[in-house]
Amino acid sequence: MHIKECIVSAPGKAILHGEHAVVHGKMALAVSLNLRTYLQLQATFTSKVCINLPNINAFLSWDVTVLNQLVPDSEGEICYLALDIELVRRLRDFVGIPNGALDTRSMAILAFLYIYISIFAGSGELPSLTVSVWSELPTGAGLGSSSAYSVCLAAALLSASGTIPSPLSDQENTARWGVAEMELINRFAFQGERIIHGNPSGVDNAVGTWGGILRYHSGKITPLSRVPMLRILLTNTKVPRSTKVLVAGVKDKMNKFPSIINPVLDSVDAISCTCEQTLSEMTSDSPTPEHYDILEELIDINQHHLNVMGVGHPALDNLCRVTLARGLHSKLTGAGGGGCAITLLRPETEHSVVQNTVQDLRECGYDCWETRIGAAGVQDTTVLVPLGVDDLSLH
Ligand SMILES: Nc1ncnc2c1ncn2[C@@H]1O[C@H](COP(=O)(O)OP(=O)(O)OP(=O)(O)O)[C@@H](O)[C@H]1O
Ligand SMILES: C[C@@](O)(CCO)CC(=O)[O-]
Ligand SMILES: [Mg+2]
Repeated sequence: MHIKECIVSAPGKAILHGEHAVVHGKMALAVSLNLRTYLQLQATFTSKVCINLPNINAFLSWDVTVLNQLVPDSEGEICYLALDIELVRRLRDFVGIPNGALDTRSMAILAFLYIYISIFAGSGELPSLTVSVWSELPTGAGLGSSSAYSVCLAAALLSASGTIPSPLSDQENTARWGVAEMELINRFAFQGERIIHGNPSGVDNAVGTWGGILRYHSGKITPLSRVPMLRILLTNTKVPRSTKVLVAGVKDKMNKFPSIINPVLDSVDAISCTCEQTLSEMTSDSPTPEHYDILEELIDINQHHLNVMGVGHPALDNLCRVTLARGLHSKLTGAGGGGCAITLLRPETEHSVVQNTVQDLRECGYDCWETRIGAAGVQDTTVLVPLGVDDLSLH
């Protein structure tokens, strides 16, 4: 079977407001980051499927003939609107992953095999290929590493199978797909997120696919076309955590104390709405110090709410204290429980204040850097060879 080789990339994300609440039907505001995951897909004649995941130190291969036995009997197309639980079970047995195992390698391998088999099941024959993934994103830190990974897998495998055509090139030698192809990529990526997360809202894979700044509400994606250029400091506390465990923890709290937790989620929804409204006012009028005062207060209130939901961490509390001592406001971003936080920088925030804050945070043992938001969504970067991808094909 002939397959098309490609190199694709997708961005990570930061959630401004609405993490966790968005899983329960509330609104979230999310932005793409200038940190990306890259995937190189090579056709081979070895009758093997190989996956190289250097970020998580996983290098595996399987015989295509063995994988063929896992393809569901119907041989029809697997529905990409819902997760095929029976296929997930079969893949778990095949790779030897016990039910409930949450380790990094198991989740990444399951997501790859699931998307690979579901995309090629209908073609009657699984192809032999090598997939190598390399990322600028920290893994499992709240910046959407799982969604960037799932979006890359979906885009590359759909493109290799010919299910989506080659995208059109722009002047920057990158290429983006049309709306119908992006929707398909997003749907398959969502299945990858379901395997890694358990019960994702879909906001992360939407940002990985579409890029930019998005409003996300119950599956409805609305790109915000006019937003002020926000300056954001990203800090990684380096405290490891699992999105799946944290999302399940919030659900447990909701079940235990619905009358206490539901109003908190409603309040987070109102914070996201107020933030959206403020951002829109900042673009129609000029941004004023009062607008930034509101954005800062929303950040503080939401951080308290996230602590109430049980997804805070002492390292995040410390980070908020350290930045506030310099007059800057922070909240966790993503699933919390450690991982990353965002700090809003005001236009008038002096360079020395930023430098000193970064220094303070680094002294706490955290990684800290200023980021650019609103990067492009999934792209075919076959014509550009990103740093590091050459090395991956050596494994
Ligand atoms: N570069 C990568 N290579 C292989 N697997 C990856 C890579 N990046 C992420 N993953 C998979 O995604 C998992 C991390 O997902 P998780 O959702 O817990 O964190 P995150 O996506 O970084 O944070 P958040 O969901 O809060 O934004 C890893 O355990 C691994 O299975
Ligand atoms: C915690 C969460 O809201 C955001 C993770 O980046 C989970 C999700 O929306 O799937
Ligand atoms: Mg994730």
